[in-house]
Amino acid sequence: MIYEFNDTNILIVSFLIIGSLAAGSWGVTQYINRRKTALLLNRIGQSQPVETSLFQQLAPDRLVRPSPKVRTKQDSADCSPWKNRVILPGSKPKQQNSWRITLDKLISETRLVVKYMRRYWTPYWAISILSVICLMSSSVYQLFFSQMLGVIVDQGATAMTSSVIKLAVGLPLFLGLVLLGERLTARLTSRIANDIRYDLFSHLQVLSQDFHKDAKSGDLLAHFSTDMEKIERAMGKEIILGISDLILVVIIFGIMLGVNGVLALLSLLPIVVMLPVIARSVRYVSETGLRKNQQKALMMDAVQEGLRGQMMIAGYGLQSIFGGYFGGELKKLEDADTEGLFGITLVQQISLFSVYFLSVLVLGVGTSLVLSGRLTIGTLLAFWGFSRGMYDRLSWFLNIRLTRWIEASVGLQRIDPILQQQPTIVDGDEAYPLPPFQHQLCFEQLCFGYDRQQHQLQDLNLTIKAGQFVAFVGPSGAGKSTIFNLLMRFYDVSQGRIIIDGHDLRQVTQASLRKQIGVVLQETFLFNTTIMDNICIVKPDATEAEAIAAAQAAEVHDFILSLPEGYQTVVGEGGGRLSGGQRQRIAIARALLYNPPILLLDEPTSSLSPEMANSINQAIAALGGQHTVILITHQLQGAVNADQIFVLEQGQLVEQGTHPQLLASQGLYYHLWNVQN
Ligand SMILES: Nc1ncnc2c1ncn2[C@@H]1O[C@H](COP(=O)(O)OP(=O)(O)OP(=O)(O)O)[C@@H](O)[C@H]1O
Repeated sequence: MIYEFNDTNILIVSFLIIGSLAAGSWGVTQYINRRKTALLLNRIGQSQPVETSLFQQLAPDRLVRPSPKVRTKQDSADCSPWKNRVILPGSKPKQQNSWRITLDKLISETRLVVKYMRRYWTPYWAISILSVICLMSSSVYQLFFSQMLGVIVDQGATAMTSSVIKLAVGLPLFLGLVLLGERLTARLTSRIANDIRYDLFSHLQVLSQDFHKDAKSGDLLAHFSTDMEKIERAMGKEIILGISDLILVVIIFGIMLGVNGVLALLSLLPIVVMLPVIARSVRYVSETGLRKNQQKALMMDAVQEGLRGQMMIAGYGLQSIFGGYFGGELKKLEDADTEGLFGITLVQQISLFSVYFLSVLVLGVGTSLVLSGRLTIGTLLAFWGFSRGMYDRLSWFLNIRLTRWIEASVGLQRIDPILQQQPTIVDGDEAYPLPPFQHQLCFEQLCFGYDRQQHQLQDLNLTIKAGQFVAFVGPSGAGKSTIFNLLMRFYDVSQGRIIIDGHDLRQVTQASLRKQIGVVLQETFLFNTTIMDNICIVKPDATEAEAIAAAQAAEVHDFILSLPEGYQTVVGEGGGRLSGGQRQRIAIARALLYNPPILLLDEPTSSLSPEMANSINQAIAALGGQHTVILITHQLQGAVNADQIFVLEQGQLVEQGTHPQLLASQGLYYHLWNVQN
């Protein structure tokens, strides 16, 4: 018996297919909701933030866990990727329209991607349009091919030769266009990614110390690696391909409408049914992706901690504890990875199956139309070719582009807050360059606290005359390095002011202030290049003779000459091939070459042997007169020759005077001196 296709049968088949799609969508949505609730409950059950530290591993009993009462809703929401869905134990879950949340989230993520697209694509709009046009060529050829196939089937041998010639001539032309498009897109992708990387890097350089002191280096590095990898893929090629996909879908759909309106409209139905479930899955992927990236950053942080503390870990035999901590981070990454990867597969499979259903629908209905004589076989073949083109484009769009965009939006959600972060120390609109320092630097009723709760420096009043050698001394935690931070204007004073020749530090530009100060830090940083480059980095136009003179003054010249490569010796990462004292002396040479009016030295001899410290101290003392030297040290030996010594205790200036005067007054300085000697 031959089965008869009529309109009623077609309608029944269509409803059956759409019904099964709808049931499938509902099932997947339910799964996603359950999965999310399970994850959420799991996290609440653990009652601990996503971030854990080695400290928690070492001393879990001392871990202070915020009680549900103390933990505010805001806190929970801030640290949770499930933001709006967090349910606190004991509290009644607030009913929210989850579709509204999904929609809001999708809109905000799309806005983010569009914001970055506008910012980074604008300079390259012409090349982007050209790329889109070129990349559409392969699909145009596919359409052309389908049309020729239909013509050959319907018109037979007469149309065959001319159609085949047209197809053969078109082939190299379209291939050339596609290759050109690929080349342009590859360049654009890399350029845009590097533009974002550059902006991020530059922005990190200008952010103030209060940002950097809280930032995790592993997290920051992850922005340049994991996050940027995702952004790079999506922001360049995928956007171009996505745009060309959408344009082609619209064009092909227009052609399909022209061929057979009913069939074309029918082919849209499954997409309409699948859209909500795809929207849900997209949200799931975005949330799990964010968690995955955060966890990856934490893992990288753990690696960094492990590498930096390797000696200490080996020294105390902490390998197994640290291994356990790292293993814990990996386990969390595994969970986050599984969720993230499954989320992506979910979107891909859902979209793939929606495309299959679409194919079945078109094939079924199209065949029935042919059998009922309302469509020729050639037209059905051409329609089938067009619809395959549309399916392919749709499937690529949903499978690849969409998931890549979601991944990119996850990356952007992580780097956007950093790019939005404003430096707390900024030059005012009226800021002017600080004139060369000539007379005196004063602290006037200066108070400072790193946070509002506590002042680390209290009511400091002091004067430093130009050309003087002064020292700030005091017990650990007295506030000596804090003075360094304020003089460099890494932080602004809370009350009072610092003035240089009558100019408040907050009124002058930061660059002009720092140009007048040469620094030597407690932890010297050397770049992984030659000694000569490390010295000259602050003054690129310095002559070799000037660099050598600075090295001689810093008592490091003889040591450098003793190396086989002399000044051309590469010092290794962070100067790791040199001893602490050698690094410190090169840093002093660097500061001397800079030749600023003010030399600010924060514990410059802390890692030197007593003999070396002694000779450096004498070199520093000899600089007084040529420079204003401000030495911050807890080693009183370095302050003996100072014109003025300021003694700090718990953030207050408790004594000041020369070494003999302070010894004579038998106060804190006298006590510290006796302890140290
Ligand atoms: N970035 C910071 N954020 C918050 N508090 C800080 C910060 N840096 C230092 N402190 C606190 O400020 C106080 C003074 O610290 P500071 O480093 O200035 O002391 P110090 O005299 O240089 O000590 P040391 O001789 O041990 O280096 C300390 O109580 C310290 O805990």
